[in-house]
Amino acid sequence: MEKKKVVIALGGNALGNNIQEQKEAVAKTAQVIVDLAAQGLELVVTHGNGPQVGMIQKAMDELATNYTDNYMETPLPTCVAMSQGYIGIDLQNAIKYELHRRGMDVKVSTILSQVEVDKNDEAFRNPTKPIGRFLTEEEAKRNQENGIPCMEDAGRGYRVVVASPMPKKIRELLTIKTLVDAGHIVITCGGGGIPVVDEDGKLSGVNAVIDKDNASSLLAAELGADYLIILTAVEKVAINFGKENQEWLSDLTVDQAKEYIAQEQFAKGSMLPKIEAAIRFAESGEGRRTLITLLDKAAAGIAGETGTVIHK
Ligand SMILES: Nc1ncnc2c1ncn2[C@@H]1O[C@H](COP(=O)(O)OP(=O)(O)O)[C@@H](O)[C@H]1O
Ligand SMILES: NC(=O)OP(=O)(O)O
Repeated sequence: MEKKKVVIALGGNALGNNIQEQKEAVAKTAQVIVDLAAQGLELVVTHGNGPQVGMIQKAMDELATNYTDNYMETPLPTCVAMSQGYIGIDLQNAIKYELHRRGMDVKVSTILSQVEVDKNDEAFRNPTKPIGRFLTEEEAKRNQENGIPCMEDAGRGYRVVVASPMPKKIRELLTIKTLVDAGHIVITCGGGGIPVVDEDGKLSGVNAVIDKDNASSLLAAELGADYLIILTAVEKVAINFGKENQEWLSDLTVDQAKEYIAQEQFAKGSMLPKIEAAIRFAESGEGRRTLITLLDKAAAGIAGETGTVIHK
């Protein structure tokens, strides 16, 4: 029997706020991933980088200002590449250790990946992707005055926002496919992929952070996956989120989801891209389903006991 293929997207906010927290978080994440591998699923793991990419950019800017005379801003695609490296390797080692502990012989690989975007994507004129830490209203105001756009992020405070164009093509798709077919658990498309444009065969990075849920949806569709699992900070998707009449959803059809989007039920830069990613995946082929839930609930969600499932 053919193995079921699953793309698991891990939220950037679930990776901790510093190197030590990340090590602890990935150890827990690895247990969930290896539980799924033990069920005989083919796994591809993607991850967010919102908090991390903002932190890297700030750190690089401070380094550049303090330690060189030739100050040069570190481009966002370079920061995304750095985030793919250090998050990927921590995840890879944690998964490998968990497999080893359970006596399972499965290979794990991290693939740095570049994702093409359209340089005319209107997202470049309308930044919506929150990065870095949460800010107070005063800090956000000061940033705005200095030309750094900020937005309120789903009732949790303010954050810097950057352009988040739609992913069009995953450049390393063939490599990823080859490794999955060879039985590897593949970690890839971290932080949505390094955003690039292709100009006559020359790839150049562009200043953006692709939404990892959108990149994961494209990856899942291109790999012909059966399931996209988006693990985040809520057990279920809600309508009237955070209000008195909040209602948790267990099952959502594409048509219902589109209706709720029209009613602006899902916050931009947080839940909206997840729902849009789920819709695109469902529409990319028969029987394709997305589960949105907490990391701890992944197995229960797959068993149909919790989470929100989005399907045609
Ligand atoms: N309608 C909604 N239902 C559930 N959560 C929502 C909704 N709208 C906004 N959210 C927020 O979206 C968050 C998930 O988005 P985000 O933090 O960006 O995800 P990630 O885990 O990928 O970093 C939830 O923790 C919640 O605060
Ligand atoms: N790149 C990205 O989507 O990161 P988050 O999931 O952390 O927002």
